Amino acid sequence: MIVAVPGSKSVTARALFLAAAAGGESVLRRPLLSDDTDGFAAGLAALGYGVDRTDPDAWRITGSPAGPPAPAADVQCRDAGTAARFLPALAAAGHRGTYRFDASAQMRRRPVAPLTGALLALGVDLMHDGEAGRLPLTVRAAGIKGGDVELDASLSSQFLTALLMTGPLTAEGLRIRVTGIVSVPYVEITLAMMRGFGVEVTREGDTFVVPPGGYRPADYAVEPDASAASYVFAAAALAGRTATVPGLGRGALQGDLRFVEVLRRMGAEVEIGPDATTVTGTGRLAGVTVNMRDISDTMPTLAAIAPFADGPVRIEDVYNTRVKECDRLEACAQNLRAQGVTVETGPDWIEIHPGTPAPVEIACHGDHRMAMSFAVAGLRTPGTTFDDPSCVKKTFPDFHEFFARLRADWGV
Ligand SMILES: O=C(O)C1=C[C@@H](OP(=O)(O)O)[C@@H](O)[C@H](O)C1
Ligand SMILES: C=C(OP(=O)(O)O)C(=O)O
Repeated sequence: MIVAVPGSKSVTARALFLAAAAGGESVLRRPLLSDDTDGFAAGLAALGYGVDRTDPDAWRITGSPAGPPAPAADVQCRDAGTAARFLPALAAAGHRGTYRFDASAQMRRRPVAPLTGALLALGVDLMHDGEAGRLPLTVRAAGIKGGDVELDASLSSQFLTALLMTGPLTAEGLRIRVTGIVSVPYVEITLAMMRGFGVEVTREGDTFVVPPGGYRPADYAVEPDASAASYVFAAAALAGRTATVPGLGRGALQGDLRFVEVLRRMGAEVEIGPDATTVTGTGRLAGVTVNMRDISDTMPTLAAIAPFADGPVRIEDVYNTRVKECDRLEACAQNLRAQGVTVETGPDWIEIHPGTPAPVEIACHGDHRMAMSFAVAGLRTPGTTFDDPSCVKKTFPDFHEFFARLRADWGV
């Protein structure tokens, strides 16, 4: 069965940034329509960029290479790591204006200090209005000269993406020496998309060299969201059905498509074609030990279906899942234990033992991935409910309707 999923959150956010930074009009085809990307686009509009979303399938963005056209703005980044990390960096490269950035209670708790530290080191006038190293913060833009800067991106690759995308807007370009990094495939998305808007970043060992000179506008097609597709693939594997997700094939930008390799190791049949990926469940899921450092947004997907494997599932090297929409390692463990499943966790790992999960109300902690992951596992645990089903709006507003249709089509 062909199962289309919405556009990628990560690609939509980057395309919005790059289009705003480019001179002229860019078109974003099939962008993701969700709270994160709505907040990002609304943030750009508040900063004065031209944002025309009349056609939901073709957003038109009028860029401003000199920086935000508005002299002042209050930007609400909501619950989005992308907006909270990318937009202050974009604004900082402007040449005049005062911009304040705030976010949800959880996003206020999530780290931004390595990024704001790098911006301060580059001479940006930036003030944390509350707790040091967190949102809210205020940027007084006066242009960035550029040059050498060090960055620790071991808590979030979004710090590096923000600096990379800002590089071409500086007078001399940036040489970013990276002292630690996580979620590496997201940096590859950034570099590929910067190329799509006319900028070639080069690498010298652990240093990224970003040339000055700005971006050119583009007509950009957003690929489907690979993290969202993980729910479809996991459901196929669990229900013994076949799902083909179009638009995500061998050339896909997103590392999260590699989740299907985990399902393959667990016994599912997987075919990655030139422009689509197909997963067929075989009725069996084997236990597995897997390092998910590169694809940690799919950790909850795997954790939720793990009890149905015939051996332990151990997920390693995912410490950064503790600083996402919630502490995902503990939230997964808490929900699985509530279902009666045996679970152990460590600082950066979780191990889940085979079991028969009991139907409970899942504690979502406001985290879209908690709701979507346990909805998939609910295929085999009828009676599962959620304390906050609408939290899926962050990246997949009609997930529950979508999933109910999929179940009806599969007869499961
Ligand atoms: O750059 C991006 O679009 C993202 C990077 C990843 O975050 P970290 O780099 O913080 O792990 C990922 O979890 C997030 O959903 C989106
Ligand atoms: C971690 C996530 O989002 P972000 O960091 O972009 O808020 C996510 O979507 O799982």
